[in-house]
Amino acid sequence: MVAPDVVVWSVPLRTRFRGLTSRDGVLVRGDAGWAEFSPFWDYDDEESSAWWRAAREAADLGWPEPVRDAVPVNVTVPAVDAVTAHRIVTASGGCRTAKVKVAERGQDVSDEIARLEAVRDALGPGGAVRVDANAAWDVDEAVRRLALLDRAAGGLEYAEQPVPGVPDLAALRRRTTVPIAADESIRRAADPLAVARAHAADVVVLKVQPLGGVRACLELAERIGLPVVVSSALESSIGLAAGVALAAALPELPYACGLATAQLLTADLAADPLLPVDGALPARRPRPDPALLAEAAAPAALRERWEARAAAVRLLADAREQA
Ligand SMILES: O=C(O)CCC(=O)C1=CC=C[C@@H](O)[C@@H]1C(=O)O
Ligand SMILES: [Mg+2]
Repeated sequence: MVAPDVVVWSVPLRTRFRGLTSRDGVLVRGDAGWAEFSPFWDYDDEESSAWWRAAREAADLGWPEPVRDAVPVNVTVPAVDAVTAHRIVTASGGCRTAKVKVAERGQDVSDEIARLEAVRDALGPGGAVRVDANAAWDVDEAVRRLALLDRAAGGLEYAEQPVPGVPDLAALRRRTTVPIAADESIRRAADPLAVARAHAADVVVLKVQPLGGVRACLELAERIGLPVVVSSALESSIGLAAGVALAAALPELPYACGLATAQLLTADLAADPLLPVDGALPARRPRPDPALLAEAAAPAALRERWEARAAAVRLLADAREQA
């Protein structure tokens, strides 16, 4: 039986995103409050130890003081049809930037062009549009695709991880006028600084859990010396609060952050979820609501999977700390 300070939850997504139809994870409690540990299931225990460190930082330490009391956020548009994309943007709570998923399996460029045209129509000419291909293309395909999507979007702010590796990002960057953001090459890399050394990106995406916590992200932002944007790992509002804390503590915040993803969940774990108003989120830390936790309680099999995972990752993280 797990200590009462550990709660396993599962919430359906509004629409398929990242191949998921629901999001599940664990809330843990410490002296500083409740925190979220929710590595995606394709992360092994080794990679998940960074997620665990982020959760323990939030639970035991809390976060650094903010330098701003609200952060601008982008709306996240999954690989949906044009009408749905338009509705998501208009219902976003005033977001002036939209990140649009592209390179979805089973779709083609005509789906993406229609989605981007609808997003641009919903945002108007003053909005910013970015795309995320999650490393799906090779360099030649990315050069071709970005030219088409840049036109369809009425200009792209940047393209996130269009190709897999750092050398490919660097090669693509020399062949396109669309600014490039590195995401997977940062959060799943042994050495994120390789992106800067290779001049492989214009923007660096920071995700608190995969990168080991708010303080680890602040240090990486200082060392990497490139403009940064904060993005979520699809957490509940309990976990999103860490991303907001990072965005609120960064010295510079040149881009709207991918922290409006509570909109992708059909329910939340806080009675006052982090949802955008006038395109921004306040720097605050929602607390879990007992009734919502009960509604989101994971079925026994999933609870046991998470209990085993958390125990294994905790052991690994503790061993690394003592090493
Ligand atoms: O950045 C955003 O707009 C929202 C977060 C987001 O897009 C993602 C969260 C987690 C994993 C991925 O699915 C995706 C990403 O690649 O950034
Ligand atoms: Mg991304």
